Amino acid sequence: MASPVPPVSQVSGCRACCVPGCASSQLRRRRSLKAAAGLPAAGTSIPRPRQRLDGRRRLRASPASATGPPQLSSIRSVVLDIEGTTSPISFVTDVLFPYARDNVRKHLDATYGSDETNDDIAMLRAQVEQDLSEGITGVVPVPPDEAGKDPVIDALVANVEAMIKADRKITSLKQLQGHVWRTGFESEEIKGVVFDDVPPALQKWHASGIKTYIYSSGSREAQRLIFGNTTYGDLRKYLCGFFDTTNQERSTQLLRNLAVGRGRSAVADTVLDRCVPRSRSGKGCRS
Ligand SMILES: CSCCC(=O)C(=O)COP(=O)(O)O
Repeated sequence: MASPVPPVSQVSGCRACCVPGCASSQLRRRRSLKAAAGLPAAGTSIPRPRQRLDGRRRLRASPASATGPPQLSSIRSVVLDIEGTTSPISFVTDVLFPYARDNVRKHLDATYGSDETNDDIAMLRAQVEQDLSEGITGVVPVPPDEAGKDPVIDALVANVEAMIKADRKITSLKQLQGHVWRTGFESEEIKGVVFDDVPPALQKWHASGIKTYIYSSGSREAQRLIFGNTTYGDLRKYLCGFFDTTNQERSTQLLRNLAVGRGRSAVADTVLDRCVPRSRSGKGCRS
């Protein structure tokens, strides 16, 4: 007999929800590509975050459906988000965000003129232009490059601080944050924090052939940093890929593919970063 799925609530603080109906809760929680994908359909489980303001999760298991929890054998893939699901909210708000806020100036100063930072700045400029046109508070115009490095960085830092304070889930901010966090992970100033029942659940799902994916507003690069450098070690070996908010239309299609069981096309696509080379990906990540 197939063993029952470990209650997803023990992994994510959510219900195991391989049932129609949890899609609407996702829609309510965040108007994102995950919800836009119309997920879940049979075979894909998207645990529902049940966040508490103190960042702790309720561990009480909830019935997944009227007929009881789904069996492992009936699940092909699981999509998890990070904040409040795999990781405490406090890890994001009290560790990651302050690190980005406190180190963004240093990062921009040290990398100014590099291709990566030029790209980050171009995206931020575009966002700032849009924000100014929409009258968003806290937005500071970014002077042209000719004004010199310092005034440009001053304006960028002011905008980034305001964006972090407002907890904006915008791609330009998330991309830059990922680059700032990279330094923190490399120096081991930051370690990825996951709830203690996450590693065994990921391991069990992987061993059962279930493909687990991460979807977060944080950049895919940042997601890989977190799961590659947790206090439990590198968990990427249990993960099949990462979704973020870039190219939402494509990502939505990939999530739809997962929901209807066409995982092969999903994991082969560049929008969905593979965390480990295919040859090392293990059976749970083969499509
Ligand atoms: C890549 S982890 C950083 C998380 C983050 O920046 C964030 O805003 C939380 O996003 P989520 O979509 O996982 O709630």
